[in-house]
Amino acid sequence: MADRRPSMVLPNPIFEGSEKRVEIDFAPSASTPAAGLRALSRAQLDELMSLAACTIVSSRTNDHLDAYVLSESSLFVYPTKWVLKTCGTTKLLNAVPRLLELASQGLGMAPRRCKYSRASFLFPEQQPAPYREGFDQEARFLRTHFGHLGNGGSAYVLGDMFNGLQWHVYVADAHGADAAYAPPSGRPFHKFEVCMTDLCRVAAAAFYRDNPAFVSAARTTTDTGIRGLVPGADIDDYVFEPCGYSMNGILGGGFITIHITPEDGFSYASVEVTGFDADAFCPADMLARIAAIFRPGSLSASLSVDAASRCGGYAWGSLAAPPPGYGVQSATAQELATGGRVSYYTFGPDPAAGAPAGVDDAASSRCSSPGLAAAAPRGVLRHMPSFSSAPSSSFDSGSSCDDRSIASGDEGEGAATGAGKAAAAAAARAWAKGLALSMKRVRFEDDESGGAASSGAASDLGSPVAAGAAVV
Ligand SMILES: C[S@@+](CC[C@H](N)C(=O)[O-])C[C@H]1O[C@@H](n2cnc3c(N)ncnc32)[C@H](O)[C@@H]1O
Repeated sequence: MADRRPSMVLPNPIFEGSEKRVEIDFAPSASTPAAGLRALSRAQLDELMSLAACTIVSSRTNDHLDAYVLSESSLFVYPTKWVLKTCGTTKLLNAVPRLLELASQGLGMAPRRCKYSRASFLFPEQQPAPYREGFDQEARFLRTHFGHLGNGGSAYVLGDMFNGLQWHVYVADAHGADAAYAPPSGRPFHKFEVCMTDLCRVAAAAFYRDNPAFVSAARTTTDTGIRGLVPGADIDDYVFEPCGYSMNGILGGGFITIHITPEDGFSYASVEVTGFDADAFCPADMLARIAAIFRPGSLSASLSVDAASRCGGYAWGSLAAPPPGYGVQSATAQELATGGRVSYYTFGPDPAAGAPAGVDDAASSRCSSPGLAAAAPRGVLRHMPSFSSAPSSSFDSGSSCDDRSIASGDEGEGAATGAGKAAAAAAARAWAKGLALSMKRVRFEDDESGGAASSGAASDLGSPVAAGAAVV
C-alpha cells in the first residue's frame, strides 16, 4: 500500500522576489466600450490571474485606472493598457493568450504594443518553464503572440553579466519606430523601476507582522517613508503573514507599486513609479530616497520611455547621480527598435564613500547601517541556491549592514548542521528577539533626533533627499 504520510521533505522556503512584467497596449475598435479593458469582469480578471498562478488581494480605482494588489505583486488596468507584474514562481505569460482572446472577442480590441521586462531571477532554477530556460524562451513565446507587430519584436539584455542584475526587455510595436506616430495619450509613458537585493535587516524587519513594532499596513507605509515617495497617492497596502509587503498607490494616471520580500538570505524589494510626466520627479532623487529606506546591498534602476524621440523624453532617461553611498557598477542605454529608450544602471556600495567598517563615517551619515560600505563583494549578487532551512535560522555572514550581527554565527551553524528543529526554533526566536531589540534601539535613536529620520522622506515629489534621512 502506498505510503500516504506527509512528505518529510521540508517545503523550499525560498521566495523569488524578482518580478516578471508585461505591459500590453491595445487599439480599440468601433465596438469597444468606453471603459475598454476596464470592462473586463472580476470573474474574467480572476480567471486571468489564476492562469498566471496568483490571486487578487485587494483593489483601488480612480478615473484613469484600476489597480490590484495580488498575492504576488500587482495588476494595473487602464482602458487601453494592461500592466501585469508578478513574482515568485508565477506563470505570468500563461495569462497572455487568454487576455488577447478576451480583448478581441469581448471588447473588439487588438494588441498594438507589447513590452515584457524583468531583472535576473535570484533563483532561476526554481522557475517554471519557460522562465527557467532563459530569456530567449520568454521572448520566443512573446513572438508567437506579438510577432505580427512591427518588426516582430526585439529582445535586449542590459547590464553587466558579472556584476549585479541584468535587465531583460522584449518589445514589439505595430508602429515600429515610426517618427510620425504619437502615443494615444499624446505623451510618452515613463517608467522608473528599482530592484534591490540584500536589504538591511533592520529596514526589512518593518515588514514582519510579528515585529513588536508592527501596528498596521498603513502605519508601516507611513513609518518606513514609503508613503512620502509619491505624496497624495491613494494607497492600497498589505503586510503578508508572517512577512512580506505589497502596495499600490495611484495618483491620476500614474502609479507607484512596491513589493518587499524581507526574508533574510533572499531579501528583495522593488519600487516602480510609472505613468507620471517626466518632470513629476527627479529619478536620481527618487532613487536616493528609495535606497535610504531599504539600504540594500545592491540595487539597480531602469528608466524607460516609449516614443522618446518624438516626445522629447530622452532627457529623462538618465540618472544624474548614484544614490549616496553607492557607486555605479554598470550603465547601459538601449534605443529600442520601437522608438523608445531604456536606460539601466546597477549600483553597489561605493568603497570611496566609506572606509572599512568602523571608520565608515561617510556611509553611516547616509545610512544607519555603518557596515554598508564594507559589504560582501562589491555588487555581486549573493545567490544562495542551497538555502534550505527556515529563513530566520539561516543567514549569510557577508552582511551588508552591521545590524546583521544580531543573529549569531552559532545559531546559524546549529540549524545548518541539522541540530534539529528545536535548535532552529531557538535560533529563530533569538533572531526575532534580536530584531525587536534592534528596532527599539533604532527607534529610540530616532526619537532623540526628533523623529526626523522617520519623516525624512515625506516631502514633495522631486525634493532632494536630506543626507542621513535614513528611515526605519
Ligand atoms: C509580498 S510578496 C512581494 C513580492 C515582490 N515581488 C517582492 O519581491 O518582494 C512576497 C513576500 O510575501 C511573503 N508572502 C507571505 N504570504 C504570501 C502569499 N500567500 N503569497 C505570496 N507571498 C507571500 C513572501 O514570503 C515574501 O516575503
